[in-house]
Amino acid sequence: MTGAAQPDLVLDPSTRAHGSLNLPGSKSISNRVLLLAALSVGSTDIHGLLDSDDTRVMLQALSGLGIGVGRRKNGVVTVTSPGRFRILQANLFLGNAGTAFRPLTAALAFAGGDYQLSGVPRMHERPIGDLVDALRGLGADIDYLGERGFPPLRIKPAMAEGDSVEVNGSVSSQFLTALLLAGPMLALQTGQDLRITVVGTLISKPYIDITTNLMAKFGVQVQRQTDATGRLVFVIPKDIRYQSPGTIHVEADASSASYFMALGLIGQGPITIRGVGADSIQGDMAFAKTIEQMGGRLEMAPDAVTVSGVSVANGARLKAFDEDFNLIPDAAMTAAVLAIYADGPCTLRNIGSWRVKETDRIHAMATELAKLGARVDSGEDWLTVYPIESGRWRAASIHTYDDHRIAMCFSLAAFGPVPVSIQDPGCVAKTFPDYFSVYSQVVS
Ligand SMILES: O=C(O)C1=C[C@@H](OP(=O)(O)O)[C@@H](O)[C@H](O)C1
Ligand SMILES: C=C(OP(=O)(O)O)C(=O)O
Repeated sequence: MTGAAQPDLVLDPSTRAHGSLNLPGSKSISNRVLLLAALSVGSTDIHGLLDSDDTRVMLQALSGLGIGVGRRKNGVVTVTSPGRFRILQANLFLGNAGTAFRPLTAALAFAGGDYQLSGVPRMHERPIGDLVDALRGLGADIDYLGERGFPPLRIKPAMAEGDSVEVNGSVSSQFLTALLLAGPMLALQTGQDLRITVVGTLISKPYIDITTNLMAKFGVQVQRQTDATGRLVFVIPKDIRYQSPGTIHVEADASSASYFMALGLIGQGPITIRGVGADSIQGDMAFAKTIEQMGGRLEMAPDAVTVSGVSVANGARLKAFDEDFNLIPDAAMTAAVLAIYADGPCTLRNIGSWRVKETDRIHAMATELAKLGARVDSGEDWLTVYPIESGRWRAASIHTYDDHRIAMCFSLAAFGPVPVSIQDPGCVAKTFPDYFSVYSQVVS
């Protein structure tokens, strides 16, 4: 996505992390707000929108669909829309942005146009079959242009029919998010309330709360119910259109905050992270509990968090954990690297979704942590990381698999006694282009 790979970034052993920083906007909120603004009539001023690969592909796609997008000098992005997509034929390139690909697939399925959606090669290995099945069940005409169940896709004009649909929630919560976001368009076409029933165990649940929270800000209240067999049901009322709130603020990214919370924990701190705090709507703020359990001290303000901790470079050890990380799969990667400084083996459970993200993250994490000298055991949906004993550390060159989170969380390994090289550090541009410059402001 980011063009030519940059040279490796060598991080020399560090001992201290402290200071304060402003974090860029949330990827999950940014891409939802962009789509919601595009589906609302009128103009929406978006403050704090993330500027990264994932939001750029969403913005380009919306422009390609006839939505007005303007960026002012103060960084405010204005989306102006007639409430629908005026351009009825387009080829959209969506990089490796799940938050663009999945929601746009649903929003375009009944937009009346002929569209092709593609991404980087890895996006074409990330599943989308459960979403396509659900949309087909509602009358969508969608073809796979490559392998069945995966992008790229061709979407042809279709009218929505029916008032209920089932969607599998066990592979990615983004399929349910996509149906929810497109739901009001569908209910308007059919003239009936839309009932979305989740089958399979819903993973990454807090992301659904982000979706319904933001839909409410755009005037659509989703009802949440449980059916007779205990399945989750979401009901979208008919005859309600999205209404722009006029202005909306995007809070900072809680997954990005996890790296700096971790730095405060291992580099003594205090580190103050501004832009996200107790008032956050992002599930990844729950990572603060992991930081506390591992020995960190936290002060939470409504939109900031301060973390202090210990000095692992001087021999302090973090408390080991054995946790289910299904609710926070992205921040969980940060915990996997922190485990190398723990006082015992650390187990991350219920993280099977890692296998189908930017790379197979269980494989990547196991391989790269082992290069540093850690023993790692793994299974289909779990990982156990054994702390690296002193004398066992090895200088390592970390392969990043074009995965922004591998690059960012391995920067935490620089608090060991050996240099760590991060290959292709520019891959952080997916969600946090300035990560390493912000990192160097607080690490010494
Ligand atoms: O809806 C979202 O904004 C996201 C949901 C999660 O994906 P899964 O639901 O596939 O776990 C998360 O990992 C991803 O980074 C963002
Ligand atoms: C899984 C991720 O991204 P995506 O939104 O592309 O699914 C991620 O950012 O960790």
